[in-house]
Amino acid sequence: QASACRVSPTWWGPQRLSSGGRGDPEVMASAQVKLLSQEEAQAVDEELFKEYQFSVDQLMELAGLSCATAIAKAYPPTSLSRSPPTVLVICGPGNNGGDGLVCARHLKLFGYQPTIYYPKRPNKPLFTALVTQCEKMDIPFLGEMPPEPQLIDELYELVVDAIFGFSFKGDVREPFRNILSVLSGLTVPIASIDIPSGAGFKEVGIGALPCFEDGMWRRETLEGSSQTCSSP
Ligand SMILES: NC(=O)C1=CN([C@@H]2O[C@H](COP(=O)(O)OP(=O)(O)OC[C@H]3O[C@@H](n4cnc5c(N)ncnc54)[C@H](O)[C@@H]3O)[C@@H](O)[C@H]2O)[C@@H](O)CC1
Repeated sequence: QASACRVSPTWWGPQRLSSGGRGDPEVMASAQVKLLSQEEAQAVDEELFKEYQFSVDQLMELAGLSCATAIAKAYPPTSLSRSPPTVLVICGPGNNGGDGLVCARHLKLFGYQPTIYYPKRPNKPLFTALVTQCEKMDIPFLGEMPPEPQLIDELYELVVDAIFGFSFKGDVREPFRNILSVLSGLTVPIASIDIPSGAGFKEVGIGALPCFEDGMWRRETLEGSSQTCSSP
């Protein structure tokens, strides 16, 4: 919805409006994208649970697999310079983070070399099982966030942002405030699960969320002018 597109400035920077030549802009811009508002996404979620009787792990597996599939289409391993291509997956404290863990597992099966940073882990069987599955697949977990964006740019070709989904609200609290601020300095592409984490959070903002309208991706700049581009 057009109204859902007009969000406040975020850390989503101009460098991610194009894929740096590595992704396939046609793949990313070809589909007519319908953006759901936070409330709409929550309502779909509730309907799937209550009316359709899906379980959380069922939905999470589908979400993570779909994200890995979308990433593999937009950034095929052959389009990236390393073999296998290195990917940093940053997971948040809720179900969006769970999607990230599942996504990492499938990325590994698709020929990538994922590394996970998962600073706040819920003490629930679903999440501990997902961590175990990643460990069994020899996917490494970082003990701390790389402190400088340049370090991430050097080590990884892509970052997956699985930090916050539709339950994000208010000012970003630590350690995620620092993480988002490091992410704002990256030049490698960031693939966000759901929407870019921190959307609507002004303090680390240097850009604005892109939205898809009239067949074009468009973003409003901080100054209020509008730019079009072929990919988000
Ligand atoms: N609900 C479900 O069953 C499913 C949800 N899915 C994913 O899960 C997301 C929703 O999951 P959740 O409801 O767990 O929510 P989130 O994954 O958005 O995160 C909620 C967590 O973030 C923390 N948080 C919220 N705002 C914060 C802030 N400003 N600073 C620091 N921490 C903050 C909360 O304390 C909570 O721990 C969806 O967007 C989607 O990506 C998928 O896994 C499919 C199934």
